[in-house]
Amino acid sequence: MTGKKQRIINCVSQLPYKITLDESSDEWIINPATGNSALYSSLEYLQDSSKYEQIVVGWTGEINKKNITKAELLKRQIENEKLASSSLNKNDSKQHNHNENTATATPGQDDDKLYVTNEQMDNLKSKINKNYNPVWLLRSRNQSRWRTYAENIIWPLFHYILNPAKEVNLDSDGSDTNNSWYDYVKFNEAYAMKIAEIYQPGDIIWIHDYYLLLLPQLLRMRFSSEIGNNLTIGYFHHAPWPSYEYFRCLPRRKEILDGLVGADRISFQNEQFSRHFVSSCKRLLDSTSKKEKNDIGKDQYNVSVYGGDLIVDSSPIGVDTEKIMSEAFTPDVDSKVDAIRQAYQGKKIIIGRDRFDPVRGIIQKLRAFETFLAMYPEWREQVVLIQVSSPTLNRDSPQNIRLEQQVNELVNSINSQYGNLNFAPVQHYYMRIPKDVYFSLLRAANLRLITSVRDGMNTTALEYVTIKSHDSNSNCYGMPLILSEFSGSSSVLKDAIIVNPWDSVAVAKSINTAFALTKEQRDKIQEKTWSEVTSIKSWTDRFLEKMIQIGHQAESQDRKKTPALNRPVLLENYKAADRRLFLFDYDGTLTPIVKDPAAAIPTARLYSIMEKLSQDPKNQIWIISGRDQAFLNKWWGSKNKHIGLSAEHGCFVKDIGTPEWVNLAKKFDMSWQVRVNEVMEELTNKTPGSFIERKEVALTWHYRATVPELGDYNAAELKKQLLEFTEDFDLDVMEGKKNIEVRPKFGNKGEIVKRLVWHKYGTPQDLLKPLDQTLPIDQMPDFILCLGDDFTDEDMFRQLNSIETRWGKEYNDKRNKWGNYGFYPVTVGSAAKVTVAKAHLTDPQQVLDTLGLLVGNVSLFQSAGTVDLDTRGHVKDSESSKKSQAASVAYTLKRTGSSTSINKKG
Ligand SMILES: O=P(O)(O)OC[C@H]1O[C@H](O[C@H]2O[C@H](CO)[C@@H](O)[C@H](O)[C@H]2O)[C@H](O)[C@@H](O)[C@@H]1O
Ligand SMILES: [Mg+2]
Repeated sequence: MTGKKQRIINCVSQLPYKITLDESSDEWIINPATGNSALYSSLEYLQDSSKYEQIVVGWTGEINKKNITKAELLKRQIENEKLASSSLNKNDSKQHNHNENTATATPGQDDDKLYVTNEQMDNLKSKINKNYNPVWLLRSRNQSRWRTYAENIIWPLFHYILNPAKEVNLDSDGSDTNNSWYDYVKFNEAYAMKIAEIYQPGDIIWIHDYYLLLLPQLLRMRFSSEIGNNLTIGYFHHAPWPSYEYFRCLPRRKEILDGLVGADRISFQNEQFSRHFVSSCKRLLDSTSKKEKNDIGKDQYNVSVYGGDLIVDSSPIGVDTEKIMSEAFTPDVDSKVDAIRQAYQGKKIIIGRDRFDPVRGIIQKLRAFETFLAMYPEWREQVVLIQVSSPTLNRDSPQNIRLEQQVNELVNSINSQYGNLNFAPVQHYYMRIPKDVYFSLLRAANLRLITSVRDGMNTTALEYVTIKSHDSNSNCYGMPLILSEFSGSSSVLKDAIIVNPWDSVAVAKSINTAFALTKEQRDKIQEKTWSEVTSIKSWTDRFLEKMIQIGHQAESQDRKKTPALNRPVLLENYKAADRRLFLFDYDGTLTPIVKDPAAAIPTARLYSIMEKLSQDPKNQIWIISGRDQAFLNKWWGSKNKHIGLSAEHGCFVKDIGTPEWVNLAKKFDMSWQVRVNEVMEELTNKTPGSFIERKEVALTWHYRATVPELGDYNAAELKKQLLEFTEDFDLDVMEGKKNIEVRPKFGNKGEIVKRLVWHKYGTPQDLLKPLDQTLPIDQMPDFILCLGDDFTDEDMFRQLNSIETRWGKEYNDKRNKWGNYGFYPVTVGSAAKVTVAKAHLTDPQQVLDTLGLLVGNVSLFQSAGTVDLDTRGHVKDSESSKKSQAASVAYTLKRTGSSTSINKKG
């Protein structure tokens, strides 16, 4: 490749470091993080790439502290306390946002609290790879809180565990879960902020794994619509994606899908996971999908989320085969292999190495081994199982403590039954081991046994096959692998010995079979499995090549994605405005689409929100619908006098505060109705389940309840027949949502909107009077939220866009602080819907959440939106942000003894 390198913004849940702050020297100690080796080697590979320029964004992880004496700590605390309290207005400290209540940054309150100055932040940045951008989340005493939702709610469920891995104490209102969800949203928002700082047009954003499920959509919200539309976002899911029956148990299932479908491509470890994901989208988001085979013969779905476009596929991750080979075959590892062989001379060695958690199937492995020794007495004292279990961060969770007890019991039982004073057939090591020891175990193994009951890939299987591909003086080549069918790697290593870990007899038999394989048989299997291992380089290249292709396709097709409505900005603008106009479509916007039009009635929640909105004297509310007067009167006119109504797509209007309807179609000849009715009746007779809705002016033929293919076919037929004569009557034949509607051309929803905007705000309407387009801008609305789902609502959006353009010329100096006039034309539906609206909300549920946000019924984080964070990870301008900044200043002063080094950042 010549010229400029393609920039990749690679987002990982944590930078590949373990970071410690040595408080006595103020120095950072940086060590490589453990785990995630495949992902981290992909980062390493990209770092040296000649084709790509990689920018990594990741959380610092929990920052450890080291080496400060108690006396020094106390001294610092006292001094810092004095400085911090003098830097703050004490009265402010009472105004705590409840979401920030754990975020106090006043030094001295807690030994565990971490203080990081701006200089230290800069210092860290200079010590790590220059392209690595830390996401700072310093606002908590408990740094692990950022993991809670991902690790205790999402992770277990994605591994088919319905009980949370860590028991949480729920208040009666579920506030613990709410708090951890809030943290999860904030975690994702912190990334969106950081990316917004570094993004350049043309960048590809690559997001990894379940900590960042909301990030794709948050990014589209964070950027202006022009940039937001053109972002190219890929997401790779490293964990399993469960079947819909499990996924649906997640309380925030819909928010999570909404977050994720902001990506252009979502990729999984295997086809099964991608199928599960597509099925969840179908059931929860009402998406449709088209399956095809991609260029490597794998299933690829073109998913239409509310009619949108998104690619869902699978691209199983690989391992850094070259690095593994170079690290596993060194003289040092050679001698370790010899030592292991020596220790178990004459015995077959089975190696197990897993994270110590319930899904890795350690219990199943021990049971199978026990069964093996019981079934095949000839192997007793001839085989050793060396099981290394690495502790997880959840080591002290009740589940893991229980697991530890069970494992210990099983190990003791096997060793007492089949061992003797000189030999224990199970050697269990509950510890982390260094890489060279791990490699020496893999090399020494006669068999590798992986019995996980659920995992995304299990790259250790790939590492084993890699190591066994090399012949060496330690007879390492081609020793077999027994692999659980529930491990993600079983869909890649199809030629390994695949077992059901729950069937201990079958696993026992497989162990026996594996030991009985001849060298020729083993070599053959090895040749095949080795050919199935992907290197991390080709995995990375393949993923990115496809993303580049997606980016180009988007450009060439001029495919625009409508960004999600930026609700925090909407809220701010709403609060700042004095003359607010709300223009709501009804069906599909305020209520979900249902089979029977008569059943689409307002919910109590909708009434209560509309009541609150309409009681605010700064608000004018209008429902502009295709429904007739009778329907709108029954459900709105008779319930809330403060709402203006427009029926039949602008044919009738009822002003706010009056029961009278004005008929704008009065002068129109209605003789066409007879003919249209005849044609519609004829098609109704041919289409069981269809019916005609007869309104005062318009006629609507509904076919939602018909056999879909017949309904679609006859709808096309009806349209064809109608178009043969409706032109003569100046009629529009419109395709709605499973309906065909005929109405006069003269008016539309856009005409009503025009009238409502060019009108002295808050005064009664005289609908028969011509428009006064000389009105000064400060007599017209300064905030307009217009929501609609249908094609007919595009007239409203178009009208608002054209008024905005006109005002841009005439009132350029009257823009608000966001540089516009407070117009929000918002379509209800997918991001990819063809629309002239500036933003989208996915469905009526989101509409209600958004309106709820304006009237204070829903808090921002429940609704999920972007908020601004400072560089330290606090909500910008919040109490905790100020405190943290003050604490940082205090700490800097204390350290330097001068005010000159205070960095103004943050
Ligand atoms: O402008 P709107 O307020 O969105 O009204 C448009 C049409 O909505 C109704 O039909 C649609 O919604 C029904 C209820 O969910 C559904 O059963 C039907 O299939 C949809 O087409 C209404 O019946 C029409 O009169 C409106 O013109
Ligand atoms: Mg509608």
